[in-house]
Amino acid sequence: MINHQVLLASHVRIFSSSCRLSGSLNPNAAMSTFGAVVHPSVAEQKHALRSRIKKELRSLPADQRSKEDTEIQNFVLNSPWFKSAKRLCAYISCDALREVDTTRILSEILKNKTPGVLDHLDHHTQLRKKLYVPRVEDKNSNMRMLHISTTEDLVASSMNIFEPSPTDASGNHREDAMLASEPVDIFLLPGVAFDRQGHRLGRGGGYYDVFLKNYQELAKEQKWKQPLLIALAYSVQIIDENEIPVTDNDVSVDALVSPSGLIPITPASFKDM
Ligand SMILES: Nc1nc2c(c(=O)[nH]1)N(C=O)[C@@H](CNc1ccc(C(=O)N[C@@H](CCC(=O)O)C(=O)O)cc1)CN2
Ligand SMILES: Nc1ncnc2c1ncn2[C@@H]1O[C@H](COP(=O)(O)OP(=O)(O)OP(=O)(O)O)[C@@H](O)[C@H]1O
Repeated sequence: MINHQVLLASHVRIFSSSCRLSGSLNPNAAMSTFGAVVHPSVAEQKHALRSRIKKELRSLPADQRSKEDTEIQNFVLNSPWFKSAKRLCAYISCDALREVDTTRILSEILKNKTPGVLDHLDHHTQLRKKLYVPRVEDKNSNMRMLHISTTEDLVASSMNIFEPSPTDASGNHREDAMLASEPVDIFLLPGVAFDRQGHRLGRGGGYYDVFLKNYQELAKEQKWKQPLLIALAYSVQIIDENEIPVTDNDVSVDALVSPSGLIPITPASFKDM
């Protein structure tokens, strides 16, 4: 007898065990020419979902997007957890990628900062917030979070996203959040799609998943409080439960900030936000 599973395995994965979208509930399931129910792999499902949400984001009217940018940023800026955070990792939003704007949040964190000046005092007295932003190091999902004190520290990357140069204007290496002596309190995360269970679909590089897993391990080793992982999401990016395919590598978030406010997910978000 012909083994249909073996015949099809090179093309599509059947009854993928790592995929939550199994059985007849999977909207992506299709009938094979042999009559078996075939399921796309998790990677294929993620790709399809990314395409769908990116298309919806592109068709979002500019005034609606701008209104949501304002609401999300206002909410963050007025939140006690943002006000009390001393060290934050945030993304530099890219308009062409239709990411939730972080410009005002970044300005607030960096306000009154003159490069170099008071950096020493900051470290010891924590008068001001410290900002770390992503820098992609290679195509193997390696990313660092480097300290910046002004947006002048940023240059456009090959991916057309602003990133810090590895050294500052004086030629000194920027502080790497993974090597810092004090913990990051909050990560503000980008993504393509999110659900109310905390699942996050990124752009497919694995950069954040790898970084966050390593950072959570570091915090555990150092006996630090785990950082709060907060994703910023336009309304169309918040989708139904079970729509986001999940693997063991995917790091879940603690809360979402949507245009209508906070969506707390984990016990940490209820306690600390
Ligand atoms: N603002 C921002 N910075 C970030 C990320 C991010 O998602 N947003 N990253 C998070 O990982 C890392 C960079 N990774 C990136 C991964 C993909 C694309 C990108 O342009 N993707 C296109 C599709 C490209 C393709 O398919 O070939 C897209 O999503 O439309 C950009 C950055 C670090 N910095
Ligand atoms: N912790 C990890 N260790 C090794 N590889 C990983 C890890 N996390 C993700 N990857 C790999 O990275 C690639 C992209 O993963 P995935 O599609 O889940 O990324 P994403 O969540 O969209 O991206 P990002 O995390 O950058 O936002 C996959 O090949 C995945 O196996």
